Amino acid sequence: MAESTKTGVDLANQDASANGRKPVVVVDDLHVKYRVYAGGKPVKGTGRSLLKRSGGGIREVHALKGVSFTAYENESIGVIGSNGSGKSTLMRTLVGLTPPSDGAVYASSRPNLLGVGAALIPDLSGEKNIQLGGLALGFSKQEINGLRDNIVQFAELEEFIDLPMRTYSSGMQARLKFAIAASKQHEILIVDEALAVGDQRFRKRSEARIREIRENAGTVFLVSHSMKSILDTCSRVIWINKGVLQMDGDPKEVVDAYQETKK
Ligand SMILES: Nc1ncnc2c1ncn2[C@@H]1O[C@H](COP(=O)(O)OP(=O)(O)OP(=O)(O)O)[C@@H](O)[C@H]1O
Repeated sequence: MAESTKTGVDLANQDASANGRKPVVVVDDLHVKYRVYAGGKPVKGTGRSLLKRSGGGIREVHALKGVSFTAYENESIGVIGSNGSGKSTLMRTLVGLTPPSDGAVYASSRPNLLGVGAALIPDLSGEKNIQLGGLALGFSKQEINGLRDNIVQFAELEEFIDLPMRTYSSGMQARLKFAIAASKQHEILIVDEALAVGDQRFRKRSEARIREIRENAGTVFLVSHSMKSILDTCSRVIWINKGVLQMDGDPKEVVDAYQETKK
């Protein structure tokens, strides 16, 4: 269990505004600071508010500055914001890959990052990679055999499944990875830009699968720069701006406010 995400906590008492809904993730005044070795002399005139010199060549990047929110069961939460605003940092902290410098994340079960990419081997066939990816998700060999046909069909790789994965196009690889990862019913699932890959039709089917995961009592976080994906998939949107939670609420209202600042 990662230290930074505390699971098994009684979250029901954490938020008075729950209205009977079950909270699954509570982010409480979360701060994340990275210490970066800038190398050599300090760079003059960068003047960026995120950067603070803390002596020598070490710089501190205060990537999240007191973010708080509660996520409930069945929600599909879009996370938007400009490049470098802290979205991936927030997601990495939710899954326990990046420790908070201050504050905490409480979760009813461990959030999963959609992706089995790291477990797959390009020289092996799609077939073998389904087994590898399945094992990485914690399935037994028998369970993987049961899921195999659905995964191949979802990825639409029937004709190619015995070929080495390195011979697939990037879209085909992305479909296989998504199909493997989405074969599991995740309780709390984090999808970071995965839908941007693959073609339009596959994106639609991925979105439908995400909705299905949600309907089966899952909670999904979707980080994306595609406002269309966000509006098509999400029931709530969080906008992170320079490490601060700028807005949290109805997808259209938040997306409109965000796009207004881009004009
Ligand atoms: N491992 C790291 N070490 C040092 N600084 C980092 C690290 N990861 C992120 N940062 C810094 O933290 C800030 C937030 O980055 P983050 O990747 O969370 O943003 P983002 O909103 O996901 O951006 P993008 O939309 O470009 O993916 C940035 O200033 C970035 O440079």
